[in-house]
Amino acid sequence: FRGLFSTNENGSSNGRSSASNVSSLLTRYRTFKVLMIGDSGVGKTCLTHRICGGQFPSRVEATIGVDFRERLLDIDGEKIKLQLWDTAGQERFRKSMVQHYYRNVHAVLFIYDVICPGSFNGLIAWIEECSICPALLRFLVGNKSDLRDPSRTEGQVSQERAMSFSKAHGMMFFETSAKNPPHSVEDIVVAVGAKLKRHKQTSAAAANTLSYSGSFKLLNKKRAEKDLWSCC
Ligand SMILES: Nc1nc2c(ncn2[C@@H]2O[C@H](COP(=O)(O)OP(=O)(O)OP(=O)(O)O)[C@@H](O)[C@H]2O)c(=O)[nH]1
Repeated sequence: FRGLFSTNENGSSNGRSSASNVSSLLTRYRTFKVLMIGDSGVGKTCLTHRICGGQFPSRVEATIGVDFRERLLDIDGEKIKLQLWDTAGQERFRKSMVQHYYRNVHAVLFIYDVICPGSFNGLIAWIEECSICPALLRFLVGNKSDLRDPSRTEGQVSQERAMSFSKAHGMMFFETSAKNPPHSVEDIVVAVGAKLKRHKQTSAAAANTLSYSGSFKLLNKKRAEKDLWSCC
């Protein structure tokens, strides 16, 4: 792996004191693994930086293997940690890593470049790869919206097209810019955190139901929850 978990650049708020840093270390966070997936150059690394509260990187190199960053969140009083896996888009830098990507993953952000229709067409292959984990929460993110030219229709992925694709594949859709984000990057973070929190609760409830369903074999609750929720 290229990087170990880098310290959260943002934490859950701006400019924390060292006392609050200590208290955040003592706080228990429910951790979710989130994959950033998509063609090389769509902006996975830049978006990961942004989500984790960093600046738009002035220089980026192709990701080799995987990089990690973390983002802490508070969703309705519950502490959540998004563990973002910034994966390599180039086949030669990812091929030995694919099984690590999908182990115990909770959600995937499929990212494309709004001014590169090829990266949008490439999504089908990424979705196919992810189909080994059918229970995943999936989100569609069109990046580089700052480069959109409203006077052109050619050579761009329209929001309508992306929306109907996301509907067809049961995903929530966002368009954003890692370079020049309005609020949309934060919208993505909050939506992913909230969906994960809700999905986890539903899975836990389903696991409980299984435990007491009177089936031949009572399932261990923890195990059932894990089976329903984790992947691979
Ligand atoms: N204008 C603009 N450029 C962006 C944006 N996001 C990323 N870029 C640029 O796109 C290029 C590729 O960005 P990366 O974040 O390295 O792309 P990646 O998907 O991580 O690429 P791989 O690591 O090869 O998979 C860089 O030159 C970035 O500066 C954006 O929102 N707007």
